[in-house]
Amino acid sequence: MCIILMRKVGSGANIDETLSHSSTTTSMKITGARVFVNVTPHICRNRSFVYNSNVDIYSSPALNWRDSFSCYLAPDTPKPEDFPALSCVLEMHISILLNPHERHTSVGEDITILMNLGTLLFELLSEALGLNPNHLKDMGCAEGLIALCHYYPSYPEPELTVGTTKHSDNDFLTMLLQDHIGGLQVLYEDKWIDITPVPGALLVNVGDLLQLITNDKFKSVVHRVIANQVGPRISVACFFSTGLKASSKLYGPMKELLSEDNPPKYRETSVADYVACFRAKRLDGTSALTHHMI
Ligand SMILES: O=C(O)CCC(=O)C(=O)O
Ligand SMILES: [Fe+2]
Repeated sequence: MCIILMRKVGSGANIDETLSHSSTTTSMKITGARVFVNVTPHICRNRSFVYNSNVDIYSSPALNWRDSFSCYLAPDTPKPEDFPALSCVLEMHISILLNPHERHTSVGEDITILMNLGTLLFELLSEALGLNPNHLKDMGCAEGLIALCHYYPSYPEPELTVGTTKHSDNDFLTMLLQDHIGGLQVLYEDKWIDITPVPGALLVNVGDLLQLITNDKFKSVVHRVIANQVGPRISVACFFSTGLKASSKLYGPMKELLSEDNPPKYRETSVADYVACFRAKRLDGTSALTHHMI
């Protein structure tokens, strides 16, 4: 099952409706719990794998109670010799099971499946915009894929901390796999709504860059993860963006969507500059999009 979360333009949107109407068949599971225990210097030396814990320790109003591990999956797919270490270190199998026999797929196969699924979603989103199905893909939205694997330990007094502070993602589209623990919330009409884990569901949310190029037609979702007395909780967020290579290509509101009544709301930016702006302000709860408004 694939659930698409996006803020609807205008009022009157019903989040339950959005959840129940946007499903397709795919099932998956996350196994494994002790994610970061075995992070080896070998893995951390590889520039495609980056471990971090509280990157904003001195600037954040609250520490994020989690460890994270990022890994570039495309376009520079990790080498097959890195796969065993990768699965072993994460002790996690992103098994997207496309057949009823729950066949375990390899990391390489998982990446292909994720890329294919992402491409399909970009085709559907292009059509929803009244454009050629290849439009968003041709713009490079599905060129790169970065996985961010989170490990949230349990915490005895969860109200004193937070798992991941309020933010929207700095990519085009995010596919999130979460285990059964829960804690993810989205901001909807000024209220935090629990995104209860649905077994076998992959959550998809619109990122800031898709909001920017669609001139607010699709809106990114503000979300956070609260800390939990139970745990650990594990999630894997896969971000579609233009990839590791800093490209000077500029992205702005798509000309096809603009009119006199719908003038551009944002100035053009490269993905690298957008991400730099996002990082500079950290996860402080404000949107990097506001820095790009005309
Ligand atoms: O752990 C989660 O459920 C969400 C993580 C997240 O929002 C992110 O990595 O951007
Ligand atoms: Fe996020």
